[in-house]
Amino acid sequence: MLAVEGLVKKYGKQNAVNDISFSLQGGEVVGLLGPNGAGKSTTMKCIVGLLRKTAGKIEIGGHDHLSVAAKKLFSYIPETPHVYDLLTVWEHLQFIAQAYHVSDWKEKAEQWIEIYELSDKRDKLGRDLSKGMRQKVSICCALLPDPELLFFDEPMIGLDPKAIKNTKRIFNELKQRGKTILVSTHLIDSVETIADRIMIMKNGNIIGNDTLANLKASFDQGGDSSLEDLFLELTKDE
Ligand SMILES: Nc1ncnc2c1ncn2[C@@H]1O[C@H](COP(=O)(O)OP(=O)(O)OP(=O)(O)O)[C@@H](O)[C@H]1O
Repeated sequence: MLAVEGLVKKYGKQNAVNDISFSLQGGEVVGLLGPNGAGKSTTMKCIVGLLRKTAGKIEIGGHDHLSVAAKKLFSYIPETPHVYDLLTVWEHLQFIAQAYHVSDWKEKAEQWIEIYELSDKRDKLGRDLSKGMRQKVSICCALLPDPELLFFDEPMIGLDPKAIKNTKRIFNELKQRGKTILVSTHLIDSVETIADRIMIMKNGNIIGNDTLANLKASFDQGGDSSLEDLFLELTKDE
């Protein structure tokens, strides 16, 4: 579903992403972890085409990632939600529904805004929404087209506890329905139970990429450490 080969991204002379390669099979849920500045957001932004990659090849569903065919397959929830100032919550959903030709969009949109407790905010303009509400609108817009592949960059940031719980439940449902998900997060427990694989980045490199069980087996000194312990061990400075 996703193939990244030799991805390099430089900001000026600084290498933010350092020749990384990885892939996601259809139906896989992969947690992308890493300390601040590791290159997680840059990697996602290059994949979805928001940043121009310096080098490398990226394919989504066998198509070049910048093609329309690829863009039909995925949704992206950025770490900072961007909403349109002059569109209402409902108009955001209408816009996405029309862009992605979503059938029966009104029922689906109603369902998502109800889950994210935005029903009474449907006529509020984007510019008047709180940060958390913007994040919820961003998630609803990403879920509405029911894409095969979802990129979530820090989806829980700014969400209230109920929305975090709902989002975890939705991850599970998406996984059950065979969707492919790459989720970057600092909330390690939010991916520990659902991720088929964990990818850990540091200084622009992938320093771990395996099932949780295998990562534990190769780095654990025999104890029954958590993913958080493993993460701290792998990313500690020498
Ligand atoms: N627009 C930019 N211009 C210059 N350098 C940047 C820019 N955006 C990110 N960087 C640098 O690239 C590196 C990777 O940043 P990135 O935002 O991808 O990390 P991250 O893993 O997503 O971090 P966080 O967990 O803090 O969100 C960092 O060293 C950062 O300072």
